[in-house]
Amino acid sequence: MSFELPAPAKLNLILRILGRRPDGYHELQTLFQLLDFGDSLEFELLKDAEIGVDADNLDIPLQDNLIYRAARLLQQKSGCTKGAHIRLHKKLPQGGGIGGGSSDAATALLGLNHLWQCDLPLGELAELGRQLGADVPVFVRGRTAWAEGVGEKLTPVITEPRHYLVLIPNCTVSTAAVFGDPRLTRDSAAITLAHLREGQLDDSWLEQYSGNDCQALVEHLYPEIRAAREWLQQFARAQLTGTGACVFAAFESAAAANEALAELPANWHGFVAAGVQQSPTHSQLAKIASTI
Ligand SMILES: C[C@](O)(CO)[C@H](O)COP(=O)(O)OP(=O)(O)OC[C@H]1O[C@@H](n2ccc(N)nc2=O)[C@H](O)[C@@H]1O
Ligand SMILES: Nc1ncnc2c1ncn2[C@@H]1O[C@H](COP(=O)(O)OP(=O)(O)OP(=O)(O)O)[C@@H](O)[C@H]1O
Repeated sequence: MSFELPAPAKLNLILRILGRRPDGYHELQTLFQLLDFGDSLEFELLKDAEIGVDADNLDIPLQDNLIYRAARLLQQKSGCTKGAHIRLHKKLPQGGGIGGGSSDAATALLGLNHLWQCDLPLGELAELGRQLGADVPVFVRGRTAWAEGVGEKLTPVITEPRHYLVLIPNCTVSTAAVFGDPRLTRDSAAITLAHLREGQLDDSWLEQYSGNDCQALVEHLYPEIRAAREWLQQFARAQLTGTGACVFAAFESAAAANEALAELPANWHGFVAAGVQQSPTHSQLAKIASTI
């Protein structure tokens, strides 16, 4: 059996850091917006327990690849003795703050759960994902969501349909280094979603709270990220996602976002993507499951 699944990117439309926990991780509040753009993974069943991963443009030792780690974790948890060969088509930048590695790990868990017929429920897969990284559970659950804790307490929300222009500055930001920097703002007040009707977020609420507590520090450390955000700011309000390096702005239509993209200075990189409420991994998985 073989099939292919997407591994979409995310943006943090809001990122507030509330404090540091005794284990060193930070308590966050963040609004995860899933996108219709990302990597893709091809799965092929192997009869023995071997796990192989081939990846274009990705120079990471096999044991460190989050796809390989996700596969081994699922084998341990489920007792499965089958294996898989996984080919990764990489489009998302590493250390970009758009969740590339985390999304690959989540797609690996979802795809292998199907390939090996482990039938673990989403809650258990999300818990395995949490062991791989704070951003993995939202991709496993597959809904645009408000997140608390370290990112694992998820409440699905509905965002306004928007297209995003995402710029990829030519640098890689280490999430651990940003969270470990004493200059990071880590005392934001908690906000609440209590007033929202049926999880529908409106633009005025988003405008009031959008922002990213990592932005000032990251722009201080990487002037090229500030330059990218300031360039984008001529079109719409622009902001850092995660711990960077990517910055983004929202547009009413794909055409408006593409017009701005067309003006990108030479040797700068970016892409346009639509915000989605449900992960394309889940819709594709449902299609594959229904054809068997
Ligand atoms: C900044 C965000 O991208 C927002 O979506 C995420 O919180 C980061 O998630 P991630 O890349 O999956 O992060 P992980 O791989 O779990 O952690 C990388 C490092 O970032 C720090 N870290 C991460 C998440 C968090 N809530 N507090 C932290 O202090 C820890 O030092 C950790 O060693
Ligand atoms: N399959 C993978 N794809 C990308 N990075 C991987 C993968 N496996 C392991 N990694 C490692 O994980 C690190 C973080 O990768 P990722 O692309 O998720 O960063 P990020 O975009 O900053 O994510 P986040 O928004 O979750 O902080 C990379 O520096 C890389 O060394």
